[in-house]
Amino acid sequence: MNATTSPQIDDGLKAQLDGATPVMAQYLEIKAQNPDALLFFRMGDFYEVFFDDAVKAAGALSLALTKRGRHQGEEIPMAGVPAHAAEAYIAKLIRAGFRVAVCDQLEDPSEAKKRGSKSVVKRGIVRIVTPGTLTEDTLLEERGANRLIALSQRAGVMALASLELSTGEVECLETTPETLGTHLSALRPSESLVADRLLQDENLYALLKYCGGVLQPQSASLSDPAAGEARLKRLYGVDTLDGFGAFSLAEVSAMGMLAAYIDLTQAGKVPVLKAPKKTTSLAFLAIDPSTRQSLEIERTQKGSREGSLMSAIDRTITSGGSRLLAARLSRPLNHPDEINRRLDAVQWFVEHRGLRQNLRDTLRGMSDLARALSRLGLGRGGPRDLKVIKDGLELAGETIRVLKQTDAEDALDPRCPTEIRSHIKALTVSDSVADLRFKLDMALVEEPPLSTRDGGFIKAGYNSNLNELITLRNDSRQIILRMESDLQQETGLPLKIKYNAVLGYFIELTSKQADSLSDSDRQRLIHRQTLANQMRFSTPDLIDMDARIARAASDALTLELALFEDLREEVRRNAHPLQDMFDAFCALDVASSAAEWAEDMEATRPVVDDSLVFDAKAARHPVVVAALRSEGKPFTPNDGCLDASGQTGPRLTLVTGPNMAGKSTFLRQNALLVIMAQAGLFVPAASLRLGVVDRLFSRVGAGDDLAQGRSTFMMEMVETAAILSQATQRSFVILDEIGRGTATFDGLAIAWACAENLHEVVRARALFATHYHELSQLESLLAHTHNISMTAKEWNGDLIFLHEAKRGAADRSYGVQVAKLAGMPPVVVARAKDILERLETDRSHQLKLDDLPLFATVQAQVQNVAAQHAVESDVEKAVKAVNPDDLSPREALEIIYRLKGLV
Ligand SMILES: Nc1ncnc2c1ncn2[C@@H]1O[C@H](COP(=O)(O)OP(=O)(O)OP(=O)(O)O)[C@@H](O)[C@H]1O
Repeated sequence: MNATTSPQIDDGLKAQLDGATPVMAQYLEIKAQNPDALLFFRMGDFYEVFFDDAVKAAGALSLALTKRGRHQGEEIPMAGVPAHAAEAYIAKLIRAGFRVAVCDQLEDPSEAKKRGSKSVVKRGIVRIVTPGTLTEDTLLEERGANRLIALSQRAGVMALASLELSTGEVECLETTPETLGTHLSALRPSESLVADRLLQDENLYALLKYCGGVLQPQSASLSDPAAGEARLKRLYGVDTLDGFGAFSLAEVSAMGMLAAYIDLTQAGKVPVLKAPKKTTSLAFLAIDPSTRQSLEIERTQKGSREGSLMSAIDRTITSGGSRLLAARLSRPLNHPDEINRRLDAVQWFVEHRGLRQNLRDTLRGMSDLARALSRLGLGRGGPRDLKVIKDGLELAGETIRVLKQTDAEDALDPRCPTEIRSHIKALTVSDSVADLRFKLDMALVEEPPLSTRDGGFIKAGYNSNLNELITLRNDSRQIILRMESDLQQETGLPLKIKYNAVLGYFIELTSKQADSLSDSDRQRLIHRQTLANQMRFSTPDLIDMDARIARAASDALTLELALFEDLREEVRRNAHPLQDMFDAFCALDVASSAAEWAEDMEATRPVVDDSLVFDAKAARHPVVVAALRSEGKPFTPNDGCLDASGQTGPRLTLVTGPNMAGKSTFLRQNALLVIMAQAGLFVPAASLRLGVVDRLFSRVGAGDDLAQGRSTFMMEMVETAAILSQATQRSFVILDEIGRGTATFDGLAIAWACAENLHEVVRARALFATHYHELSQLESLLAHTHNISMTAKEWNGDLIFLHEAKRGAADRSYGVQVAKLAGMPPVVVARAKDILERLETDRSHQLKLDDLPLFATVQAQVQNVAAQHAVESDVEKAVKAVNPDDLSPREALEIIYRLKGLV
């Protein structure tokens, strides 16, 4: 896209252009084409921002807001940032929610001058920076993915396409409004392109607002499938999309929206993209947004990485590996074969410890190849990105050597799993890639600069022309020194040859020396400048040399840039094998780091099959166990057994037990085992047999502000309703304290009905934690229901949590003891005990308030407790005032008597 000329100027713009200076007219035209983005307008060494944009940018970036001339009688507000530092400013604006259109000078100002002194330098948009289309390391989260998605609906089918520009992944799938949330929350897009029409649906809008990142409404023309197909063909440089698979109209429309946005934001530059991957909802374990949030998979409920499942188990070395692990945890698989293939690779690294360590040591040298490749593909990478590719290629060879040296020298162990074999294949370079590696090796200096701007990244010896130019440039000092000494000899004067940017090289004499010049010398020298105490001259030889040196420097830079372009083009030609290679590195990193974690946590390989069984022995919560371990505290492992068919275990398990006994931890730990196993990871348990789960549901803890205006109880009911209507027999459900947010009998009734429905209608594997002990009767009423309780015991009036899951229902809640542990005022604890005793003796629950002698009891207790506090604090005060080191034995004895008197 080139914004230097506008085909049609609408009336509004025409009015604006009236009386504008040529540069301002150019600015206004370009701005009119990008009304929704802040326009960074390049002027020399600065990006300037004008009018309203200037006010917004100055506010967001804390820049000084200045004025530049007038337009239509008003002063023009302006702010500016130095071009070399623009990236940091843009990053800040993107984080503040803006889009930034970067408008550069497309020609050298000298070119413009040739067209006439008043002509304006050509300018055009080179890129629109938006949250979902970032490629720079400074703008991207190192270990997080950054996705742009598009949502479209055609002929009653809804499709979601996603793109990660920084790694070239493109994916699409068909979805429904009901399952959209599970996909959105797994992909966590930074930016969503959504057809206007769809945003009119209130529920869809609320969902997209909640987990769709920045929303960009798209007009109907952008979601037209025919236009989309044409754009996609252009983007991929193909005549037909058939080679990628069969896509529905909705999918083509969604991917076409992505293509249009890339075309717009990248100003026509074509990124290196992988072939679009068609997937289906059925390929993944479905986890809806609230389940995902409550299980704290990638982030905790408060939004931090620390404390999440991801942070507890992530031992990856590379940022790409970490992103892949996060992606696998976000979207665990559904097919036992695929899961087992991943598990084979982890097991291989568990069993080959030495190999694993060597691999991990090798991977430490790895940089973010995919992102470097993407930048180079879009023409904005620099020499350091080439170095990343070069290093990656070297590591590929090294990695293959490491992987092959397992048990046999040089040959691959025949037992090596398919997954690892395919990685080795991807790391094995073709002739063309080997050629590229050789060239990069020959061409690049050891530590190339980030940008091409100043040159200096091509190794001496790579190109003979460049060598000559560089020699001339580098030898210029010697040549000039020689000229200087020749001139000194010829004139007999101690003159100097100096350099400045305006005059170039010149001969400098003091005024006195100049006066003593001979006539012949005076004729030879060309006068350049007279200063207070100096005179500056040149000679034809010096002028010639100056020009040659200057030309050599600029020719060297031009040649270096051309060589860079050649290398970049060659990298681009090899983009696909390089992407495959990067994927192999990431997968190897994930498998070996999963093995590292498994060894450390004594995790085991789950048995994943098609059954409806969940049978965990001595399982632990991966996050809580790590947290307790860091405090030196033990974690009590627990078994968990469910079978939806009811054959080998209960379908529904009711979990009771005191507060703080570990009910929620137990529920979550079992759900997390499902996620980890289906992500292809080992699990923190002595063993686990898992029949694959199609959907995981969790209703744990307080609801969130998914849709504002719903109370916690309302949220709880909405989520529970969704579980009961969407879960299948293959699903896994954990429900924590359903119904507690309302009156006791309503709550109990709701909990009872939900438990019955889960067992009888949904028939999913379910864990149901509750404080309603009445529910434990269900064990005798429903065929496949068990009670278990998290145990605690009272000792010397205190409560000790054993955190052990035992068959049978809990006998009581110990809520009052927990309140005491929590530091509830003693008077309240004593009063609660009293009330509890009365409630328990009156089983009919007919106790009236009159039966509780309210004031008499409370007052007596208050006095009692207050008196205790008073005495204690006097004694405390007296003890605090004593410094034992200052006391004689006699004084100590006196203090003891005094204290005794206080008690
Ligand atoms: N198996 C275990 N081994 C050791 N400590 C545990 C175990 N399970 C839980 N805990 C500890 O007990 C604390 C309370 O656990 P949790 O929140 O699961 O209890 P709860 O029964 O759900 O409580 P409430 O009914 O009040 O919600 C946890 O923060 C954890 O530190």
